[in-house]
Amino acid sequence: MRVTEGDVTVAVPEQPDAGVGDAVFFNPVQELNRDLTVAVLRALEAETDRDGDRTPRYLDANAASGVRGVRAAAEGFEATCCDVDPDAVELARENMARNDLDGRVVHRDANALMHEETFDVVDIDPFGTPIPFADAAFRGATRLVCITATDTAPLCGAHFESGVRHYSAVPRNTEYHAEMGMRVLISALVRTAARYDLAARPVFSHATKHYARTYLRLDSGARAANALVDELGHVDHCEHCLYREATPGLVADPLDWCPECDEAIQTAGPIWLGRTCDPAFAETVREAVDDGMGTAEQARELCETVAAELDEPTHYDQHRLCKRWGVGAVAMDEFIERLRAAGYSASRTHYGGTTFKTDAEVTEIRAAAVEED
Ligand SMILES: C[S@@+](CC[C@H](N)C(=O)[O-])C[C@H]1O[C@@H](n2cnc3c(N)ncnc32)[C@H](O)[C@@H]1O
Repeated sequence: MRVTEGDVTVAVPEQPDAGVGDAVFFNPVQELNRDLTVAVLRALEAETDRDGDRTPRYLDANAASGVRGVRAAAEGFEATCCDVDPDAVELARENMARNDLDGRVVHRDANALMHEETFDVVDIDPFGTPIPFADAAFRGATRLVCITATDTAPLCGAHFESGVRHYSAVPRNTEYHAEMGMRVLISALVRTAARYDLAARPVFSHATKHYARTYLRLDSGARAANALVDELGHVDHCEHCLYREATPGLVADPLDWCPECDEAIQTAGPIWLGRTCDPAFAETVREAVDDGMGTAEQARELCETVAAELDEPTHYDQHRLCKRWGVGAVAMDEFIERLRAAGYSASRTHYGGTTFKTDAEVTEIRAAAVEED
């Protein structure tokens, strides 16, 4: 079948029902991910003074149908599509040609390719965890590494052991599980890059449906890498009353008992405690979204919400809190306004329609924003 995304049309196979089988993979649900990738590439170029400089190089490291590479080529990037599956390589070649684009398509293990060549932008979009590609991606990229992870259960602690194995961190299955997953992922990537004296700072990130996506801007030098390692730390979390406390540092010094309710504490980390996006960059990404994109409205809204998110490493869900406390929920705008009127900072988050971030403690949220029945 033919699929049109943005300025390109690609052929993709019908996908088997249960997602298993030999067909070259294509997930229509990831259109938002791909639209935002194009917007990120445009935002990156908008801040670059090329002045006759060479064309920027983009690697679609796990190409499948090649849709990402084809879209990057249509944006003027010197695109390379790479895949180990010969059927994918053939399809990606056809898709480049179908759009009159001369992007390169290679049948290669992406890890080998990223050790041999360099690209301005490397895009990693594998099945499951991206960690097997992380070392090579930081070797092969000079400006930006884009990473998708679809193994959300290990990342958020629902599959604890595989989360620990893949990400060398302790994830916890908290109420803010998608954000926990994002911060475990970024932590592992920041530490991987730091091993090569590279700072990989997340400039745009979103957790959408069943995947996490992050864009990491690279800066070389031990000092820059050290500065990012300093933004790693731990979160102590109480399942019983939802108290949480973030502590910077690689060495955990966990609380044994919750200071609010005396129940046991769970500690997650090292996780990324810093910002998951640069608000100014997110705004440029929003401006780069165009009406020809199938997910334009959703993409713009996501950029706006992400840019306005408070710089706090965890979030709450108003509906869950109200259910837990046996009180009625109110409209989100009113809820946020109540917190602000009480002197706290508060914002919505992109993790869900009823989620919010605040600098208020959980007991303070209840006192400030909840009307007891
Ligand atoms: C999730 S699909 C990619 C989807 C595609 N990027 C898109 O947006 O539609 C993952 C692809 O990675 C490929 N792959 C797996 N291991 C690889 C490796 N070591 N090097 C390059 N590609 C690999 C698979 O063959 C598969 O086509």
